[in-house]
Amino acid sequence: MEIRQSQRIRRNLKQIWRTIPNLPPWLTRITERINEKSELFPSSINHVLINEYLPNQGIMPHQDGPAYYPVVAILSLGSPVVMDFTPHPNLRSCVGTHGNGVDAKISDPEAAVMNSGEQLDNCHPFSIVLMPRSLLIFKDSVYSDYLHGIKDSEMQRCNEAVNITNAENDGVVQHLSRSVKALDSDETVIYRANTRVSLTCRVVTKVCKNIFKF
Ligand SMILES: O=C(O)CCC(=O)C(=O)O
Ligand SMILES: [Fe+2]
Repeated sequence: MEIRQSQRIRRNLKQIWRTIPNLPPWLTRITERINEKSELFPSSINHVLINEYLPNQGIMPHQDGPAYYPVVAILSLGSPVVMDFTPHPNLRSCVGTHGNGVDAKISDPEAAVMNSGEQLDNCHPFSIVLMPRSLLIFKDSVYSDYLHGIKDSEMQRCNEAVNITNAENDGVVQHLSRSVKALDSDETVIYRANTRVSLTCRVVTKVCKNIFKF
């Protein structure tokens, strides 16, 4: 009885494993397009993480780490959100040798790409408004020398976002008048009224094909 059960489990695992290597066709269409248009990945995108964020949920500042090739493409759907980039605390001097690391190669109505411009010089913190149906690609020094994160907050300040003008033109930001102290300036914010879904596309460089031994 036990032997039959373990055979069944093995058969099921084999079945599951056969289905793992390929991304579903609807997702492959997206990843292939990102790959072809950006020309930034060394091979097909083989890892996509789908995250869902409620309006008050974010992700703590982190680095994506060495398991991935150092290029990330994040497709954003649903609510806009502000992503903050902060220089890694362990790195005092991180002026990139590979350009600024935020790429602006894809231009497509469905893939609004943000260009961080010169604000990355000398490792200043910076933030980007990730707009609905936009694609953010970051790489090189931004991948290795910065942490990226999203605050757990329904209302996010974005006065200094590198793409604030685009965000204003797209109508995703609101202006709040500041209290008494500075009547002449205002606070620019986004309200995350809805859920946000992101597709984070990467290349895992070392894939172990025969992880299950039967
Ligand atoms: O959801 C996002 O926009 C970011 C996700 C992310 O940074 C990650 O999965 O490593
Ligand atoms: Fe990340």
